[in-house]
Order: sequence, then structure tokens, then C-alpha cells
Amino acid sequence: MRDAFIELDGVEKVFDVWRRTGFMKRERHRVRAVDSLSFTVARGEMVGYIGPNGAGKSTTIKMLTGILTPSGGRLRVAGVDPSRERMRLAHRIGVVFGQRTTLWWDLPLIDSYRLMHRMYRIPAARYRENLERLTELLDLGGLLDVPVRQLSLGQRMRGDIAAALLHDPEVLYLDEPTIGLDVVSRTRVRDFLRRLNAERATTVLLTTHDLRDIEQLCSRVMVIDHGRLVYDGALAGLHEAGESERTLVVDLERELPPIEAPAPARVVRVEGPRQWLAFPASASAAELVAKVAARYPLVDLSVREPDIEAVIARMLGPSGGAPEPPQERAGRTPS
Ligand SMILES: Nc1ncnc2c1ncn2[C@@H]1O[C@H](COP(=O)(O)OP(=O)(O)OP(=O)(O)O)[C@@H](O)[C@H]1O
Repeated sequence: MRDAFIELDGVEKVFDVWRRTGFMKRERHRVRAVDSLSFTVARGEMVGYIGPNGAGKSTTIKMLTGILTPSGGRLRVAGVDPSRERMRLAHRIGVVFGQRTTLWWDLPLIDSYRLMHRMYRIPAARYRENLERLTELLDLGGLLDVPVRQLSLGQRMRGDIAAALLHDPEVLYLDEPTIGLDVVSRTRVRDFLRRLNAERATTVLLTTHDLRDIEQLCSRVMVIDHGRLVYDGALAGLHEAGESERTLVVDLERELPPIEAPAPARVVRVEGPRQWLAFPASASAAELVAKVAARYPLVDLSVREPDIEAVIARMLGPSGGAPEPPQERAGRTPS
């Protein structure tokens, strides 16, 4: 095992939430957002961190950045306790939230970068060098003087990623970095992250609902549900555990009876000359396409990936994947 850069040992986070239960009455509930969570991430690893809504992903990231203090357990990033030494750690980590921006909305992009230069006290030469490199790699050249509010979502995201990397962080937390982006922007962001990880060995923890982000970037994926780690391994293993399926959509030259597909592939829908074939996500699409093409007159085809939520839901079974984490009633007080 390479040297552990992120270490969690039995980490817990419990929130006290007050719920109104009647006139002048409130009840205290304990929401166990993260429950006995243990894992390590080695320096230079790029790991997907996924789970259903409310599973505890953001809470984990917030504890890793020091914004939240764990209720129990031990947590270290680069040997440092984030909640105790948040400012010291801030110089070593970068964070990108796809749904929010860290940039100043009314200022040109370059002004946000200048402010970060000062906030992080980045030495002038290093700032210039990083700005030049990131501007080139993320294609921001024509955008530096544009106010952030005028940027498209894809441009803004690239601007945010550059902002998170100006101070050369050793670890990057990415929360939905491709959400809402078109295909071109998504590809650009993924290409950049792959390159960043390969060239600078930046450790990356990636939260996403897009399975293709994980597929293209991460050799390892961790699944969290109800605050607990329920899977840690390769994406292929997750597909097997969830028995997830991809769909091959084929357009035939003309309407034909359902294709006799090689098992376990099977036709699940027919609409005129178009047919949908479900097959295990861990199996090769190329093999299936070759077999179908050898027997049927194909005009066009596409492969649809399974939805990440569906894969997790299948893996967790009928009792898993519920949106609410376990709650304990902790007390009752009049308000
Ligand atoms: N500050 C808070 N106070 C009370 N409860 C909270 C707080 N933050 C999170 N929670 C609860 O903790 C649980 C885990 O939330 P968290 O935001 O970590 O989930 P998530 O996996 O990031 O979900 P999503 O995919 O929807 O962003 C949820 O039930 C949430 O309501």
C-alpha cells in the first residue's frame, strides 16, 4: 500500500435536528450522517465517492476540509487533523463544488484569481506559472477579462477548477464537477483531470452522479449509504455486485421480429426498426455488437450506460438506498 494521504478510522458525524411535533412542542432527533466510516486513500489516487442522496458524501467532504468537526473517530489528511488545523490544511487542499462557485460573481475571472493569489499567499513566480499553465490547459485565455456572471456553465466550471488549483494543492475534492455540462465541456474537464492526476500526482476524491466520470477517471470507487461504506473496489465489481445492465440501441434497416441476441443479452423493447437490448454492464459491448451485426442489417447503434443511482439501488437491494439516514430520538423539550 502506498503512503496513506487521507485516513478515516471509525469517523462519525451526528447532527441534532429539532422537529416541530405540535403546538409549542419540539422533539430532538439525532441524524447520523456518517457512521463508523473507515477508509484510506493513497497519495496520487483518484477515487470516486458515490452514494444515494443524503448518504453522507458532502458531510464527509466537509469533515475532510475541516468545515465540520467529526463527532467521533479519527480523521487525518496529509497527517493533519483538518478541524484543528483548518487554515494550515487549506494551503494543501482544493475544493470544487459543481453547484456553487468560489469565484466572485461580478468580477472578471482574473480578479478572482488575483484575490486568491493574495488569500493563499502564493509566491508571485509560482502564481504566474500556475496561472499560465491552467489558462492554457483549461482554455481560459479569452475568458480572463469576462465577469463570472457572463460565463457559460462549462466556462465557469473550468474557471472554478483553475481557482482550486492555483495554489498547487496536493488533494482536490470535486463535488459534481460535470453536472449540467454539455458533452464537449464534460470531455474537456475529464481530460484535464486525467492529465492533472498523471502529471502532478494530485490526489482526487470525486463525487458524482455520472457513472462515466467514474469510468473514465477512477480505478477505484467507494459507495456510501446511510453514512456507511458499503463498497470499496473497482467499478467493474460494483457492476457485478449490482448486476447492472447497459443497453444497446440498434436501428435496423427495416422492422424485424425481436433480435435473437446471445444470452444473457435480451431484447427489452421494440419500436419500428429500433430495438433495445439489455446486457450485463460488465460484459463487452463490442462483442455483442459484432454478433448482432453479423446476423442483422444495422444502420446505426448506441450504447447507454446504467444510471449510477440504479446501480447502487440494485446493489443495496430492496432495503437499501432509502433517502433518510437512521434517526434516533434523543429528547423531547417544550420550545
Ligand atoms: N447541517 C446539517 N444539519 C442537520 N442535518 C444535516 C446537516 N447536513 C447534512 N445533514 C443530513 O445528513 C445526511 C447526509 O447529508 P449529506 O449532505 O452528507 O448527503 P449527500 O450524500 O451529500 O447527499 P446529496 O447527494 O443529496 O448531496 C442527510 O440526511 C442530511 O439531511
